[in-house]
Amino acid sequence: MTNRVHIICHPEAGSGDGNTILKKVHSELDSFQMEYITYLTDYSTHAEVLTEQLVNRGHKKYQDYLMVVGGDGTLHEVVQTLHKNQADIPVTYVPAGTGNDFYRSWQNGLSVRGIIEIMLFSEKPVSIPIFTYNDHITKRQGVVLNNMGFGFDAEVNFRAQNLIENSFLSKMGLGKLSYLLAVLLSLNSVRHFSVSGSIDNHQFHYDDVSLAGILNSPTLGGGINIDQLTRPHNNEIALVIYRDIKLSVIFDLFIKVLITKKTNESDNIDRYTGQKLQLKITDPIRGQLDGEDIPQKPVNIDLALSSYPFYLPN
Ligand SMILES: Nc1ncnc2c1ncn2[C@@H]1O[C@H](COP(=O)(O)OP(=O)(O)OP(=O)(O)O)[C@@H](O)[C@H]1O
Repeated sequence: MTNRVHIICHPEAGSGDGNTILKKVHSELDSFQMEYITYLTDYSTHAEVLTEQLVNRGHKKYQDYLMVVGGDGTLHEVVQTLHKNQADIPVTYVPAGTGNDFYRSWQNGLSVRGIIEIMLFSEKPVSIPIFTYNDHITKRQGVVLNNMGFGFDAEVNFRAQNLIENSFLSKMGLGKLSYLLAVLLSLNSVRHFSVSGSIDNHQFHYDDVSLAGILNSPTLGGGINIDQLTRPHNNEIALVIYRDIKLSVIFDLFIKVLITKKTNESDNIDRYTGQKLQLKITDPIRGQLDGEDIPQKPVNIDLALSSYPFYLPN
């Protein structure tokens, strides 16, 4: 018999939306007469510690619900820790971040009440594709829920995070605009690096890449779609390579990504799909993992397709 809901919440996610949405979650759970316990994150990586404590307390045995209220970063920390502990506890996600790319892919349009109803009344959770990675440089292993990227998208992500933390945009509740502003600010510092690797049995090598994106979810940065062919249910690893990016093609790419949404018609974007990916970048390059910054370093990483259970619409 399932009884309580354990809520891990980042109260400052989405420039303070976490707190507001948590109150809404509490009032909806009250209306279903559900008991809940809330754990607030006080610092970065605290969600990992809280999840580890829940797993060690035998959360699995009690079959309680586990809910995350926050942004993609907090969701990532929770699922990463569950996966590391081989605890297949189904997760319910209530978005409260700036980007909410997981929500856009899997729950788009659902209200807080709708999300809770799915958790309470679904016959069983839905297993969705995620990726596992093994980073040979940092020796870190983990999961990718939405996407991982190196180069331009990571620069944009890094700048956007700084804008959200430090600028008037977040104070005015315009955090989402930060991503577009960050795209514009990053255009004059586009990096060019070589990328090699293999996807399934296909080898590739590029001398002039500006963005290497490993996609599960089609959007990053709160809805910027760098590859129109990636769909959440594709059940494959998609690698997109933005290559040979010169000033003369930037305007065309800008239109195809942001306006016409036809990246597949660009001569400067290559796309591969498969179940296993190996990626190497010898130059130190900035990365992002589910919207969290990976500081500049060379890349030597293996990824494989995996899955994780969530309460989601069928
Ligand atoms: N109390 C806290 N203080 C500082 N950082 C925190 C705190 N709680 C969590 N974090 C860190 O903040 C990072 C970002 O949080 P989160 O993803 O929840 O919100 P967001 O960045 O607003 O949303 P999104 O990732 O969807 O844009 C997380 O990776 C987490 O490690």
